[in-house]
Amino acid sequence: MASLLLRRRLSLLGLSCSLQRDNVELCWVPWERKFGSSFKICGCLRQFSSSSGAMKFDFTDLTRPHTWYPSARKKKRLVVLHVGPTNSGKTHHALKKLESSSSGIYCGPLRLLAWEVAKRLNKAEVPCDLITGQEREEVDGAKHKAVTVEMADVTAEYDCAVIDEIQMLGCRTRGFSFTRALLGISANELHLCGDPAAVRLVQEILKVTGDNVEVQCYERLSPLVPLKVPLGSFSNIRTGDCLVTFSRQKIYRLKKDIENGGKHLCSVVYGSLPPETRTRQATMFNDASSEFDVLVASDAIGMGLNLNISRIIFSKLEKFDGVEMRELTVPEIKQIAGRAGRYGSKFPVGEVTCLDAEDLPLLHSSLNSPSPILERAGLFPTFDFLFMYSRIHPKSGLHQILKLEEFKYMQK
Ligand SMILES: Nc1ncnc2c1ncn2[C@@H]1O[C@H](COP(=O)(O)OP(=O)(O)OP(=O)(O)O)[C@@H](O)[C@H]1O
Repeated sequence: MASLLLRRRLSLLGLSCSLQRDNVELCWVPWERKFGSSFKICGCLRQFSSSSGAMKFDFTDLTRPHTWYPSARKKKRLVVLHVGPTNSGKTHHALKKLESSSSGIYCGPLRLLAWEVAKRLNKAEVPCDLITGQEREEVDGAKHKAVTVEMADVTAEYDCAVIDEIQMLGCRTRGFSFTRALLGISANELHLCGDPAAVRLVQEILKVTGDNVEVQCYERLSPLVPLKVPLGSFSNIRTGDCLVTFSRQKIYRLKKDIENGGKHLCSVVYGSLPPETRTRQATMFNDASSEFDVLVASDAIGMGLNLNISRIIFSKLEKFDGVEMRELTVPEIKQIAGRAGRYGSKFPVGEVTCLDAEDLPLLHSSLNSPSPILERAGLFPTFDFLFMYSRIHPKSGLHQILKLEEFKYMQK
């Protein structure tokens, strides 16, 4: 109850806060959407007096996150939003810019995506490091890096930067890393690729930065056909199929069911596979000469990956998200379905269906619906901020500090 009240009140500060176990999540609510353009809280830099009487920056003021990144604020960045449906060439165009830049960084949501980009750049003779939470592969003379977004260095300077799947800034658990990269990367050009649902939110967030923002829209490059019939039986599986399910146990059960039919061998891809194994499994499936012609995967394949998939088959349209069983969202269904029939792959036309007929109506309606417009981005202070924060308030926890901030705001 107390945390609900806190969440409601803090949303008046332009921040919404929910306290879960020991974690504090902050979500940035765009000011103008919520309060109209006359609401000015973001325009005031609050200060506090230290015991020596000197005025200093108040690190409990979380309402100006763009000021947390001085290096990026020194630049007037050209920010290009590449938006459109899946498989429309957004990332391809952004990566062309990255390839021709004198230095740069690619930030993706998945280790496999960073790996794919590092491979592409190195092949194009642009030396590129691969840096993820699990590995660091440095290449001699590299001025480019492909990283998972959490590893983005916001202190270095780049000529060009790419943030892929920018709509993830609305994600409850990882969104803050995308917001940090969006506000913090110091680059002359910043290319953002993703769903059109993120455009307004990104434009609003960047209004205060002085960056020049452009939007480029794309159309799907090859058709994606939602099938009217379900797979029904594993005997209908064919080369190039990808079965999508949401637990490791189910992945291996489906692999066994398909291989028991004696016609196909399955590669598997899921989030908790060790990086080298995941890469090897994806490569085996993509290799036309390999016997592993069917893929069984989790939604780890859902973002940006270019695999030789002809047909996506959802085993179910619900998953356990760490808290509860829930239906897949429209963006999740579109993202995963979008892996079929990638432009330039062995299968120029993609198909999508479900294992069971009862799931088809939801699949079809989701593919025909636009993704809901994003209204919130994740936000979390930098570690430096938290460190100084605790110095200013040595006796209070973050929860108490936020409560105090709320109280001070209500007194104004
Ligand atoms: N102009 C082009 N020339 C050659 N290949 C292209 C071109 N545009 C896109 N492709 C290829 O088409 C595939 C899909 O492109 P890309 O990954 O850029 O799409 P996307 O819109 O970013 O997709 P998603 O949102 O699903 O990640 C890739 O294999 C890419 O290399």
